[in-house]
Amino acid sequence: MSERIVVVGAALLDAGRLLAARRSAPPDLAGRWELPGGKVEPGETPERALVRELREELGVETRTLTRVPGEWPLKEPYVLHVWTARLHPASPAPEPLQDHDELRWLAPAELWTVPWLDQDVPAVRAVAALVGHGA
Ligand SMILES: Nc1nc2c([nH]c(=O)n2[C@H]2C[C@H](O)[C@@H](COP(=O)(O)OP(=O)(O)OP(=O)(O)O)O2)c(=O)[nH]1
Repeated sequence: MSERIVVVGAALLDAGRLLAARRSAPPDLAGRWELPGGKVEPGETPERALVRELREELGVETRTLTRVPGEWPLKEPYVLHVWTARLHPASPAPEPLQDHDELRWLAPAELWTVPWLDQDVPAVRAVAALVGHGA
C-alpha cells in the first residue's frame, strides 16, 4: 500500500488578489503556474509546513487561515491540500527565491489568465468558490 504525502498549497490573498507562482523546475512542471507551498514533513502540522515553505520559497511571513475543502491528487504519492493565508503586515513582498521564476497577484477577473498546472485547476476552482474569486 502506498503512503500518501500531503503537499500544502497556499491560497495567499492580499487586497482581493490571489498569488500565483510559475514553477522553474522540474522540467515537466516548469513554466506552469501553481499555488506556492510544498511537502509536509513528518511530525509537522500542515499550517506550520505552509508558513515554512512560504518563508523559504518567497521570503514572506504569513498566517495560515482556513483549509479549502477538498483534496486533489498530484503525481503519486502526493495529494494537494490548500489553505488560505495572508501576509503579516510587516512581511516583505514575495519574491521568487526558490522553485519559481515569476509571481503574479491575480485579481478575480485575471484568475484564469495563467496556465495553471492541470492538477491544480480543480483546487484553484475551489479557492475561487470559497473566496468569491470570479471563476
Ligand atoms: N507546492 C506545490 N506543489 C505542487 C502543486 N501542484 C503540484 O503538482 N505540485 C507538485 C510538485 C512536486 O512534485 C510536489 C511537491 O512540491 P514541492 O516541490 O513544492 O515540494 P517541496 O518544496 O517540499 O520539495 P523539495 O524541493 O523540498 O523536495 O507537488 C502546487 O500547487 N503547489
